[in-house]
Amino acid sequence: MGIAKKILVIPGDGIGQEVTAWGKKVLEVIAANYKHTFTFDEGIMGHVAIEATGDPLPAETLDKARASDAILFGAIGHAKYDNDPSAKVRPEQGLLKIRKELGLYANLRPIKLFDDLLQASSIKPEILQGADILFFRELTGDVYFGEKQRSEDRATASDLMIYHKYEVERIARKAFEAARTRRKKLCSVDKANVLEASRLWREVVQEIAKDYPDVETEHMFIDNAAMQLIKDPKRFDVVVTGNLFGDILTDEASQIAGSMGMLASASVGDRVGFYEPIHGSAHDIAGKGIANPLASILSAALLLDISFGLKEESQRVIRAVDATLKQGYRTMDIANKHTPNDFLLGTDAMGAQVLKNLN
Ligand SMILES: NC(=O)c1ccc[n+]([C@@H]2O[C@H](COP(=O)([O-])OP(=O)(O)OC[C@H]3O[C@@H](n4cnc5c(N)ncnc54)[C@H](O)[C@@H]3O)[C@@H](O)[C@H]2O)c1
Ligand SMILES: CC(C)[C@H](C(=O)O)[C@@H](O)C(=O)O
Ligand SMILES: [Mg+2]
Repeated sequence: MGIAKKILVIPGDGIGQEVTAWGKKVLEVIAANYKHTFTFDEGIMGHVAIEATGDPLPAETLDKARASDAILFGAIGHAKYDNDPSAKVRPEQGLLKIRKELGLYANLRPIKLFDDLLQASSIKPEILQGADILFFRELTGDVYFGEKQRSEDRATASDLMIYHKYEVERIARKAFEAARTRRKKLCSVDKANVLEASRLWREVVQEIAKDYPDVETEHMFIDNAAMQLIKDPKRFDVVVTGNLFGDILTDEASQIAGSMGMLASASVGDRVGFYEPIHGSAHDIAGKGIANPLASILSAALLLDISFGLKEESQRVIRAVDATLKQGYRTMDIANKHTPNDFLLGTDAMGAQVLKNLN
């Protein structure tokens, strides 16, 4: 018996529009093949929403999100705002608000290299082989949501880095639980040698660790973690960290998986799950039809697994991506000088190839 679910698709801006179409198509094919009924609705967010309504997260989109069983999101952002720090209304506010409103406090960012992409990374293959990391990035606290101030003369600005005990506790528990199902190692990353918010973070993680004696826990400063990640990625299993450090470390970690275009994520918390590539709207390649759709397709795989409990279907999607890479197909971000021209594909051809491998 198939299941019936409502999925909200929010393509957003730039390459978000281009790649999310393929995440959605994959969900449609899975529904057809496994006799599930997925009903899709669409919402606007980011620059496109500002243009249409003046609001980066219109109430209608938030209502639709609340009424759905899962959300597939693309990316937001526009060069216009990046180059205008004084803009009061910005696409990113939409994304931050939906994360907060939906209580999406845990952002899971799995870093796993597909075998055939060993040569795609700028890191040496022998360092990469076997790396498999699961990041838990706290998503609704930290300096992102602390009070922001700007002095009247505009010459001084501050963003408050703030964490409450309960916020650290709930993300830490999720990370420890995940570590139990993996290699039983957890690394908590902070800056407790300098920051009070990090000292609270470390205290709480130390406390929670007592409930997980079977998990080997270590604490690492963010600067060291940034270095160790590239020096020896295999030493990490589960990493738990705050919002800002997690944002930065996972972009860095995308190189372990070959490209930003390969990294999917799942944001979970109080209720509905939200699935998105970790990348942004990529102004430099938007509109050219060359963005890698695999991060969106792999986000769809996470959605099937985490929100719908459809493990076989999720694995089917991952196998189709693996098969596509094994056949030698590459988008430009994961290609190298040995990739024959016929195998260098744009977004749509790459997405279509994955669909073929799903059937
Ligand atoms: N979750 C999000 O929606 C999100 C995440 C990051 C950045 N942004 C926004 O996106 C805009 C651009 O930011 P940025 O350039 O710093 O980061 P970005 O992630 O958009 O791009 C960084 C680099 O990675 C490449 N890249 C990203 N995704 C790719 C893909 N699927 N295929 C191939 N190459 C890919 C880009 O071409 C670029 O060179 C900004 O406005 C930023 O605020 C949004
Ligand atoms: C666009 C921005 C608000 C966002 C973040 O910093 O969380 C992005 O970089 C991400 O990683 O999803
Ligand atoms: Mg980011």
